[in-house]
Amino acid sequence: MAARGLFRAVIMGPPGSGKGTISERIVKMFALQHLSSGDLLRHNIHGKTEIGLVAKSYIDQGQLVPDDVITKLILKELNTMRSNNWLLDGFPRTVPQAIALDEAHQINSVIDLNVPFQTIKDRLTARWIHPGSGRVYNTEFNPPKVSVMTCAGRGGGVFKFYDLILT
Ligand SMILES: Nc1nc2c(ncn2[C@@H]2O[C@H](COP(=O)(O)OP(=O)(O)O)[C@@H](O)[C@H]2O)c(=O)[nH]1
Ligand SMILES: Nc1ncnc2c1ncn2[C@@H]1O[C@H](COP(=O)(O)OP(=O)(O)O)[C@@H](O)[C@H]1O
Repeated sequence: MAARGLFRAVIMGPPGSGKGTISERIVKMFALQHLSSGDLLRHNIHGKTEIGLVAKSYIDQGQLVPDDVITKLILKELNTMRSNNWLLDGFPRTVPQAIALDEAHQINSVIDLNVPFQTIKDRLTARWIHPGSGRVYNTEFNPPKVSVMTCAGRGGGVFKFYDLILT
């Protein structure tokens, strides 16, 4: 299905290759809408949707979410972005996902991040995520401004916690 005049791109690469970080810059620079499969899954998990509950059971075990589940979720979301230029991040990750995407949309550009395994290992060791916002940092490449902060706890109390969680 070709969407005339619209720009559709995919960014691919292994976990830790920098998809999220680079996507953030590309979408700002070229005014694209960013759709990240990981963010969408986390949003569903947070909202305790049916798909979120299924996805959580796989993610908690370090497995990929089944192709049919993630494909349905992403294609449904892309349907709401019919008139947008977009950058898809984290999907497709398997051949069946790539075939499903190819059948549904014409992709103009694919960015494949080719990063050496050792570099990925080093980056992931230094990767930190702010749990509240999902922002990704790197203690060497892109350090956060604040490492410890105070905030209101769930029970209304105030407690001090480390702002970032190592992934
Ligand atoms: N040194 C360096 N670190 C990077 C670069 N891009 C991303 N990172 C860091 O590498 C880690 C993984 O990046 P992320 O965007 O989460 O990768 P993703 O899993 O592919 O989405 C994070 O800590 C980033 O801050 C880069 O170009 N250079
Ligand atoms: N296209 C996909 N197919 C299957 N599972 C996915 C897909 N995208 C994301 N997931 C699941 O969500 C998790 C988090 O994804 P993501 O935020 O992209 O992190 P990372 O790229 O660092 O693994 C993955 O480990 C995987 O279990």
